[in-house]
Parts: sequence; C-alpha cells; structure tokens
Amino acid sequence: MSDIIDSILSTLKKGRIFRSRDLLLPDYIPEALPHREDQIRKLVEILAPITRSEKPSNVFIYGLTGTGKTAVTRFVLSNLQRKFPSKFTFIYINTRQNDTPYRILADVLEALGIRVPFTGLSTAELFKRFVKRLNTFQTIVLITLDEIDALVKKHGDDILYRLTRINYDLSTSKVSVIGITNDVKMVENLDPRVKSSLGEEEIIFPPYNAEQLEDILKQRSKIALNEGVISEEVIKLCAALAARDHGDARRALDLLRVSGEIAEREGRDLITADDVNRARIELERDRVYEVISTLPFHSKLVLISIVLGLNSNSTLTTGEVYDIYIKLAGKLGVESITQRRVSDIINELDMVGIITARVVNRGRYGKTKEISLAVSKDIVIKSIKESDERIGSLWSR
Ligand SMILES: Nc1ncnc2c1ncn2[C@@H]1O[C@H](COP(=O)(O)OP(=O)(O)OP(=O)(O)O)[C@@H](O)[C@H]1O
Repeated sequence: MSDIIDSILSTLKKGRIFRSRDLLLPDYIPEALPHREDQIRKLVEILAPITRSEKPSNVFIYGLTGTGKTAVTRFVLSNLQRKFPSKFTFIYINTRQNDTPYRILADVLEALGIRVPFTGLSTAELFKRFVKRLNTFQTIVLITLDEIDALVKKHGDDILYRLTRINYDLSTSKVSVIGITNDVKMVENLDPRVKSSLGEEEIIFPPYNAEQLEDILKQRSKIALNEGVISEEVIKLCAALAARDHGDARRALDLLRVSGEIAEREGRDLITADDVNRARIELERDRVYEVISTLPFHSKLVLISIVLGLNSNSTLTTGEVYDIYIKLAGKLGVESITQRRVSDIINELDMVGIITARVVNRGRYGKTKEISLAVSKDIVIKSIKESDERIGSLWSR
C-alpha cells in the first residue's frame, strides 16, 4: 500500500507547473493590487485620522463578490498597522464564519485582551464589558466586519446598531466600524439609523473587466507559476471567462489554479486552453454541489421531487412538483409545507441557476410554470445524498 502512496507522491513531486500554489489561494494578500488604486487611496484618506490618534468615520464597503474588497481592506490596514503600530488596534471578523452576535463580541473582547466563556453570558453583558474595557483602552479600535449580509440575514442588524453607537457610552470616541458586503440589496433593508451611521463614508468596488483581470492574473502567475508554463493567450482566456461572469478576480484566480492542477496531475509542463475549459467545468460542478448541499431541508426535498418527476416527464408544472413533494414528505414522515411555499422555493432555485422555471400561458387554463433542471441530475443527487441523511435514506428503501 505504501508503495502506491510513494509512487503517487513521486509523480506529484515531478510537477512542473507551480512555483508556489498557495499564492493562488484566496487568503493570500498580494503586495500590489492593480486597478484598485482609487479604492486604496479613498480608504487611506478615510482612515488617516488614526495617524493623529483620532477616530476615523465608519465605512461601508460594497461591491460584487471577488472585486477585491477584503484584499484591499486587509492590505490597507496591515500597512497602516506596520507604519503606526501604537496608534490603533485592528480587529478583523468574518461574520459568515463567526455568525452570532455573541461570537462577534467575544472575538472583539478577546482581541482587546479580555477572555470570554464560549457561551453563557448575555450579549448585553458582553457589551457592558466591552464599554468598560474601552474606557481604559489607549488606542483607537478599528473593527472590520466582513460579509455582514450573512450576519444580518440570520440575526438582524441590532449588533451593527449597537457597535456604531458605542462611542456614545464612552468618555472619548474611539471605535470605528468598517462593514463589508457583496449584497447591495441588503443595504437598502438596513435600519435607516444603521445605514446612515455605518455609511458615513462609502466605497464602491466595481467589477473588473477582462483587461484588468488579465493584469491581475499576469502579476499573480509570475510569482505562483514557473516560468514559461502559461502563454498570454491562456491567461487571456481565464480573464475573459471570469469577466463574462461578473468580473470576479477570485474566479479568475481559481480558473488559473485549477487549470494548473489539471496540467500538473497529468505530468505536463504547459497549461493549455483545454485545461482552462476543463477547469471551468470542474469549478462549476463544485459551485453547484456547494449551493445544493447548503440548501435548507425542504428546498432539497423540492429539488429531489423535480429530479424524480423529470424521470418520466420532460418538464413539470408546480402542481406536479408539489404532488411528488407531498409523497416524499409522507414517506419521510415530515410535516409538509404549503404549495405556495413550494412555489417560492421553485423561484429561489431558478434564481441560483439550478433549475429553469419558464412561465407559459395556457390560454383559458391560465398561466403555469414549466420546470426543468439547469444542471446535471447526477450532481444534484450526489450533493443531496451526501449532505442530508434523511433524504439520502430514500435511496436505500
Ligand atoms: N486588484 C487585485 N489584484 C490582485 N489580486 C486581487 C485583486 N482583487 C482581488 N484579488 C484577489 O481576488 C481574490 C478575491 O478577492 P477578495 O476576497 O478581496 O474579494 P471580495 O470582494 O472581498 O469578495 P467577497 O465579497 O466574495 O468576499 C483574492 O484572492 C484576492 O487576492
């Protein structure tokens, strides 16, 4: 057995593609961020008061996914921290990972040197300890909350409200909040008081175009790939594919990395256009798998009802999906949801691109939807089976 492992490892070692694959992973912050000079300048200008030990305005940063919001924020803050280490304390929290008000406050307190039990205290108590600590704290505190849409969707915007108001409880103003989101619609739904205090300053990150993505990829491939393993045409192709989506640098870098992995796996020392196309399919499959596996239970059940219904029909109506759904819910012994809710779920699945639901007019029978799958049936089944034991048990009956 260990022979097999040795031989696999030795073929991997022969890889000629990557100088350092890690430099293509999303958490690596490069030393230069092309095409983000305006956003860097604006953020530095907004934060400049910290150099005089004054509290900067709160900042709201928004733009679509992969437009460099996190990279720019971390880049600016770590550089300022290096230059002015004694002027401010910088706390970065991704609120998708730490997604409860309790966890966020506990992280903030811990960054200020106060240990907090994992659970057990009320958030009001944590706030009280935070205020007490701040009143004796020497420097400005900059709290960056990334992906705040995730937090607001689950827990509302109360914690944002309280964090942006905390200076009122202090003898001197010293907390600034930088909120980052890729959900522009969420901003509209915030409490107007949160919107105005968080949005004292705003920075918008537009999507990158194909030429800009090309520059980003060129810069990164110089440090992450060996010389001569990729041509300009292939870089152009990665950039063009990512620009077609919505100018997402993460996607462009993922395409480059996965293309390189495919070439390396096959022992080649050149990344080809065909590798990029294969990488695109692999990444799309991963995205679909991920989206499906994180759907709520009833959405999965509706989706699997569609898959089963399509075994005998080329398209389905909402009523037909609902009939199958009711049978499956009965088989699993779970309480079913209403047809109206199932219809909403069908719209949501359409919006994330897993199914297509076309409204057709059937004359005097009124309007109905024609539902079909927009992704491979196998990936839907695999993702649901592996992410939900209850629904998965339908296959073993
Ligand atoms: N101008 C740039 N130059 C070099 N790399 C960049 C640039 N912009 C983004 N990137 C890279 O693209 C990836 C995604 O960027 P980042 O995480 O900052 O996006 P984001 O806007 O915060 O996305 P999300 O909203 O999904 O979190 C990271 O690997 C980052 O290093």
